[in-house]
Amino acid sequence: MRIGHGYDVHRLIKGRKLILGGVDVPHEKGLLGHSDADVLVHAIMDSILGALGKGDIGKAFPDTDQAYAGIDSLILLSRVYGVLEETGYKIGNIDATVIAQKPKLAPYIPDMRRKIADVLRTERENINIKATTEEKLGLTGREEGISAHSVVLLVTKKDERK
Ligand SMILES: Nc1ccn([C@@H]2O[C@H](COP(=O)(O)O)[C@@H](O)[C@H]2O)c(=O)n1
Ligand SMILES: C[C@@]1(CO)OP(=O)(O)OP(=O)(O)OC[C@H]1O
Repeated sequence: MRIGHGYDVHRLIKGRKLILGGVDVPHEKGLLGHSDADVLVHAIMDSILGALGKGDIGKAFPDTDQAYAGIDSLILLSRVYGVLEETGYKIGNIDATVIAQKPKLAPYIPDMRRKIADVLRTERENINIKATTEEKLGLTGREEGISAHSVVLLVTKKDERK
């Protein structure tokens, strides 16, 4: 078994879509980034790369590379899955938290879980996503940005038979 943690934050601005967990969430502001700035998927990718001892998404997908400009982060997640697939490990479970003052994310979480589970070829039950506010404190509380944490447990593929 191997464990990994990922963390990311992106700035909220007007004129951008808010993409979280691959879902287009209606909101008056969206996240700024070189890619679609899907902070949740970024944290999840970093947790998987971390568990594998393979660095982080900045190293895997440099923000100086125009190939990643505006890219759907689920495509990047599928590439991270490709790296995972070449190892003896698979997803055991992921537990992630999105920290956002607004909007209310609960209605969109089932769709996020389904999309992420499909890319990672795992059961939806293995992908838990939570949302919380920081009670109007700090950068998320002031609605300057949204952050996300992810913890992943990778299990050896032979565990499938247990
Ligand atoms: N952006 C968010 C934040 C929170 N939620 C849900 O509301 C519950 C209460 O959040 P607090 O931060 O006030 O404790 C939380 O457990 C989430 O279910 C949400 O949907 N979207
Ligand atoms: C995803 C990448 C690549 O497009 O860019 P951003 O969307 O800016 O995201 P960030 O979390 O800052 O870093 C990883 C990147 O290199």
